[in-house]
Amino acid sequence: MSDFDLTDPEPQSDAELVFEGALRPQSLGEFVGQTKVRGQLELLLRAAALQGRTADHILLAGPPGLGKTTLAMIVAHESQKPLRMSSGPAIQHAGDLAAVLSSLVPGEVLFIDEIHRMARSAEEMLYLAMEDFRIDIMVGKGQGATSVPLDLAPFTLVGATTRSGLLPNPLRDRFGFTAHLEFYDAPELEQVLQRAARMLNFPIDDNALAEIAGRCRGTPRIANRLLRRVRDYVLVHRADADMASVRAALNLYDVDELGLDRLDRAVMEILLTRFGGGPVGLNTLAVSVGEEAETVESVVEPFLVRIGLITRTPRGRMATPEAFAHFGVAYTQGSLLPDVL
Ligand SMILES: Nc1ncnc2c1ncn2[C@@H]1O[C@H](COP(=O)(O)OP(=O)(O)OP(=O)(O)O)[C@@H](O)[C@H]1O
Repeated sequence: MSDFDLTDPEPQSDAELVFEGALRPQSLGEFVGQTKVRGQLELLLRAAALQGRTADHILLAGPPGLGKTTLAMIVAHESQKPLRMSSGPAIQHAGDLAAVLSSLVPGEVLFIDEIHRMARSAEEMLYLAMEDFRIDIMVGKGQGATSVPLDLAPFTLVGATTRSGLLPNPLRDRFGFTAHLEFYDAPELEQVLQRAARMLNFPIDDNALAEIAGRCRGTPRIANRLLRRVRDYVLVHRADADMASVRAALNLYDVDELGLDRLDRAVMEILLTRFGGGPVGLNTLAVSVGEEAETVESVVEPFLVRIGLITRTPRGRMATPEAFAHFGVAYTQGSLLPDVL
């Protein structure tokens, strides 16, 4: 996806990461939505505090931009413990993980983003570390190699993944709690936006915020990003922070009323026009839009399913009648072209 895709749920620049940092809720009380997950986390953290032990390991699963990193920071903050941040792609050898684990202080919260992308050898080391706060370090090579046990400080692992299905069962089973983050509904997104507008000192009409909430793909990161672009528009055009400015700003950036991004639209257009609405397999769809199957499955598809534009069937992905209507394509469900069968 290009750097200028306003509805791409991934962070787009260092400037955005700084901006996100400033807007991040610090406590469970400030964290909007995900009511069930919040309640579950609160219980888990309070029980650990009452018993004077580290909280159980936590797995956060869900599409990008829904608050996994924010929740990991909140876990550390609420437990009054330091946070160490790492990521699956940065752990390419067991040694990389051993270096992190052996330097943790008691009670530290270790956040591993994209944990499904960690090296297999490190995964195996993590099993023992999570269960017994211990690792075995191999010393020497070949026949003379011996394994030396090393005790670790007790820690809480918070793993984040967009693909919980890719985690091996032994790893998944070692998390005491798995939270599945859902897309946010419109009233929740309005709350996220109200909070951000207050923090940015940008007074804006409630109905203008509701319009942004409807176009942000159910994702707080995108909501905050769109708010910034509206603020730019209001500043540059000396316009009122109202519905007209929201519409003008978002139309300028091609954010449609469902908040679909370029890749969402590409997937839908291919599915509707080239494949007559499907059914079509995920890999074929991904190849047709020039994307990884993983991206289509974990980033694009969940939102399109959530808003009712596609359905997953045993025979493949299918467009719904609403999708034909939204894209103005005549309804031809099932009329697959012979060359793609
Ligand atoms: N529940 C929430 N309430 C308020 N703001 C939120 C909430 N969830 C996320 N945000 C905002 O959205 C931004 C993105 O959140 P975060 O980085 O935690 O997402 P993520 O799921 O970790 O994404 P990724 O997987 O891409 O790292 C943050 O700046 C935060 O301010």
